[in-house]
Amino acid sequence: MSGSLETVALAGNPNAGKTTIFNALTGSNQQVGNYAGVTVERKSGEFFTPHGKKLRLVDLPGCYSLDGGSPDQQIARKVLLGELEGEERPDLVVSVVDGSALERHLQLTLEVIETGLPVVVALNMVDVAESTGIRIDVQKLSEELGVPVVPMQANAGKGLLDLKQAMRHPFPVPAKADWTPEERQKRVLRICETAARRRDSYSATLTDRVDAVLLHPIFGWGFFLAIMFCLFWTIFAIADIPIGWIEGGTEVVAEWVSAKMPEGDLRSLIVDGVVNGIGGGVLVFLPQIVMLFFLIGLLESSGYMARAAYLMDGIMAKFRLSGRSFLPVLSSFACAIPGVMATRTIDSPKERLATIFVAPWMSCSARIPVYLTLVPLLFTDMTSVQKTLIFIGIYLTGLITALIVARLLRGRMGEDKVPNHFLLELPPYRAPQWGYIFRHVLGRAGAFLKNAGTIILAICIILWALSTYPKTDSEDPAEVLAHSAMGRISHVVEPLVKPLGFDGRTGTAILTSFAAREVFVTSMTQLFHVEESEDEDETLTNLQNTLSAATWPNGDKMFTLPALLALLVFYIYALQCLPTSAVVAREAGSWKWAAGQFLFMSGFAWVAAFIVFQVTKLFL
Ligand SMILES: Nc1nc2c(ncn2[C@@H]2O[C@H](COP(=O)(O)OP(=O)(O)OP(=O)(O)O)[C@@H](O)[C@H]2O)c(=O)[nH]1
Ligand SMILES: [Mg+2]
Repeated sequence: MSGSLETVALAGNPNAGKTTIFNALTGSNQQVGNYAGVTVERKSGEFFTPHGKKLRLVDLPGCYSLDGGSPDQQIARKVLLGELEGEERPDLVVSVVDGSALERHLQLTLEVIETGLPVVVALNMVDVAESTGIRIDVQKLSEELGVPVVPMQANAGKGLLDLKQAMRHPFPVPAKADWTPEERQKRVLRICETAARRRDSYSATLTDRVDAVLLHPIFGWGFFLAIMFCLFWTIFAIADIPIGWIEGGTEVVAEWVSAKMPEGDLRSLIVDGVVNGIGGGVLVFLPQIVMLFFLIGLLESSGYMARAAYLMDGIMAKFRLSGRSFLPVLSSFACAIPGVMATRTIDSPKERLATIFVAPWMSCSARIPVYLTLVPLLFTDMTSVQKTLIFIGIYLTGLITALIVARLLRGRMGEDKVPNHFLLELPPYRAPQWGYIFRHVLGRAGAFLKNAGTIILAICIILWALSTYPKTDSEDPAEVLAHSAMGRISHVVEPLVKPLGFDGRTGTAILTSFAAREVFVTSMTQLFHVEESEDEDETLTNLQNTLSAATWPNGDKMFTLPALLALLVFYIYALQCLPTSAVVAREAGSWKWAAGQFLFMSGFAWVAAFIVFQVTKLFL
């Protein structure tokens, strides 16, 4: 018991629907996804029984057996045996099983029953079982197992009330048993024979037929690449419309403030520092980020992500990683933090460390604003298709480097004692859980806005102050900036970034984005002193115009193709995210590891940008 509340734990194989039940009972919005290993931490919430009794519910990561190897799976065992610090042993366990895969799932149910805790079986996914021609005799199953069995379809909210009822009347606990895995297996087979029947005429399911194409060695890859292309293309093609609104809105607000306030520092702070910093530098990127999360949610929820991992398994193996590393790597494209957390599903500690080390090289959503600002400067008059291809190139650069470094790292780490058998289950295709996806995307957008309203706002104000003070009498914006603190910093930074093709101002913008990458655009806007235009040219295009017109003191063009490429490469490789380092330190269990990763990645970024600039300069 925790406090005075009785605790119920949800245990079961991965992808059985535990979190779906958890969300339905507690009204939470924990992550669900149609692949194994979504939940990697225990989460708790509260709910009421029909009689008004308050209970505490704990959602556990999925596991195949109570003596599983990877860190997320050990949590389940520890909680059920009462060995986890800070978590008392639950009073009741709900064993969640997938009714369409009883033979696999009941193994764990038997193990859970053997722990001697009262158990209720949630026989989930009865809809899937039905559609694949499996009939389950709930009464018989309950008799054989000696615990209550409740048929459910959690994603449709069916069976929740019955589950609550059953929790009130668990059967008396059977005598403690200790079976060998073989004995358990035999028993499961016998139970399935008596309690479950498959229609004789078993025909290939829709999932089987679709998989024949999507997992095909040639068509499968073709489809995968097509999906990736569509993903990025949509981000460019559709997001333009809402971006226009945000840019327009920012301008209206800026003009309104300018008209209402007398000229002076305060007006400059609000217009240049806050409105344009947040609106033009951060908010304009919201539509693209929302879109990306929505599309990824769709792929996860439908079951396609697990197929992508399956396809990638062979490639990952060449780099001494398994398909298990693919999902963490994939989540890192949204944000490295959940990606690093998701490595908990990897059994092998060495593979896990290698994956943690390279995960931040996936281009996360915080880099999108930087790319969106720089890519259009590369060539004039690009179509969305060309931009999409460049974007894919940027993402691939990060991914391929990560794989190579992981390979080298694994080579140095030596052999692993833990055999890492890749046990990726392919879930059936499912209709996306729209409600969940929308809530998830809203949550992401909310987090992004909160970030914009707090940390980034603070940085914008600091940046504004640094570029405004100390003041001079000069009217020339360039002189004002040179005299300001920012101008002086940029003077100091210049020698460090000159070999990469940047001047001190770009160097300072890079420096500020070590606080948060999104700040880059705002910093550049202030450092290159983009005038708020009178005509309808928006801030972003304006920044792009200014940058493409910027010159060195001797009149040479500043943002040449080599310099832009070097800048892009720097942002692909640099680890500019303190929260990621903190999570890495926690997950890898050492600050040294996190610090080493930071130094290595930033050093790598500098060297890579240096090489790109110096080499491309020779040819372009
Ligand atoms: N058809 C059907 N789908 C379901 C049912 N319950 C859950 N799902 C889907 O099954 C998938 C997995 O659900 P989750 O709740 O994330 O599973 P989990 O057991 O928490 O998985 P892990 O966290 O990986 O251990 C999701 O796509 C759900 O929408 C059900 O009764 N029927
Ligand atoms: Mg879960």
